Amino acid sequence: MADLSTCELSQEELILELFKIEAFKFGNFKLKSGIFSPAYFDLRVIVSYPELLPSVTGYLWKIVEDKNVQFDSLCGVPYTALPLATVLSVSHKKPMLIRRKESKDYGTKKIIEGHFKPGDTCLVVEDVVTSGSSILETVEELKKEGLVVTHAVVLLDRGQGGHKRLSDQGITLHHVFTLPQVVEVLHKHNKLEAEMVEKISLFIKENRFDAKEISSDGAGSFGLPPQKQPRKIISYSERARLCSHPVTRKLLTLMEEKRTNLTVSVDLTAAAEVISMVDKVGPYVCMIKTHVDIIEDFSQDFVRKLTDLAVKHNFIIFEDRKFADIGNTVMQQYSGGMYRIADWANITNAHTLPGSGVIQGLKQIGLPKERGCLLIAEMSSSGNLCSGDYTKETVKIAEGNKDFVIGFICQSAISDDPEFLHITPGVQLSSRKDQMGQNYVTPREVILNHKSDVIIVGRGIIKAEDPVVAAKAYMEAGYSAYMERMS
Ligand SMILES: O=c1ccn([C@@H]2O[C@H](COP(=O)(O)O)[C@@H](O)[C@H]2O)c(=O)[nH]1
Repeated sequence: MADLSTCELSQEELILELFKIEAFKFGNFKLKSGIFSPAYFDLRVIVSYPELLPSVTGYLWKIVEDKNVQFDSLCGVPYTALPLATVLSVSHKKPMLIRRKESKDYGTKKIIEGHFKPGDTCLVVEDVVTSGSSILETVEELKKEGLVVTHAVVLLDRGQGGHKRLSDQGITLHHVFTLPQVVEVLHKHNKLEAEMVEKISLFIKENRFDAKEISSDGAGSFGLPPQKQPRKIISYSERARLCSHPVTRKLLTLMEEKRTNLTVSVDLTAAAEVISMVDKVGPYVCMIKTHVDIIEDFSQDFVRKLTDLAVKHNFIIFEDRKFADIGNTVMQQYSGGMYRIADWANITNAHTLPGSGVIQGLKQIGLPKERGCLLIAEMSSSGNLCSGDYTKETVKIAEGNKDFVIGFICQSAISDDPEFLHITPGVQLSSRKDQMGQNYVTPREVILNHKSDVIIVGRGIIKAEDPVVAAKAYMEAGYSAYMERMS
């Protein structure tokens, strides 16, 4: 029989073996805390690999021994850590306790099974720690029975705040691995592509840690809770989870998935040209912006083709209609006429010049269809009047209509609310102006310096010699500026 008390493999070998049995998975996973993570650790499979158990438990024991942790019994957090606790108990002759997840409705109705005395010390054993809440649930039940818990040991600390949260409750957490350590080993052995490494490292950065609170062992705590963090420093995917509007959630999610913050403004006048251009640039955009009233042969067939492409390439449709009339009129303009914009555009926009009535009118039509509206708070054209108090009042109108207003057309950050999108037109890589007062800034300036979320590019792409090459260049410039802002 294998000696269950030893570390048979080196730590690096153990990480590679755990990867081989798919205990480490990479993709997009929802954690218990509700956060989506590119990395997931699932040690449940370990029960099918008894040859690996001695190394896992060997390292758990080693860390406890190295830190000279003293305890009378140990208890695994149900269910994944139960086999780990059992092996530790048997190989080191330490009594074990079992915590039931639910009490029986017959017999003793106990939650903690096993023999112990009030005042006995208990070590909690866990496979992975994210926020620390699973350990705390077990600690709470142990404490109710009079047990003393001051230490927990875990195979993997994801470094997302669990360490600090536990220490605030008087529990010292000891870990064998941290997530960055695992990623580093897997990358070194060509098991993880650089792109995934980057994604994980971004995730770790975003989902921790006030730098001041990072402990010497690399674990740390979240700083402010995500809801309280200003929009410009939270990732698109994190904001997606904070947003209640379905269009904002969808847009932010697909931006992170497709790694693009590019909107192409397809200002062409023939329906077939628009459709052909959208099909070409679709893979590189988060949103396609239209001005349907410049299309000479607009028809519902055009709408069908456009909406099919939105599904094919996974983008949002934004009709840049710039409504600016009284509520009763915009209601009809939005729902009726030949364009029936509300039927197919996920997003439209409005000037606030008429006051909030324009929003009330649009909302009556848009809300039941789960549409979103952007308010024009600033413009890119020389001499425009959308500035100062007008911009401030526009933000106030948005704040009063968050069920429908999802953000702004603007030139720079005008609100810290993570639910509001900031979308900026007037973007080119080289030109600074056109002949009619349009002003341009670069994608980097928009995203990094002006802290906007999305760039809108029209002629820089649709009039380029090769629109696909241009779309890729703008996508790359916009997204790398976002990554730089997050780093
Ligand atoms: O302030 C604004 C508001 C909207 N736009 C629109 O964006 C595009 C920009 O096109 P380019 O060819 O990139 O100049 C266009 O559809 C405008 O109507 C804007 O430019 N500025």
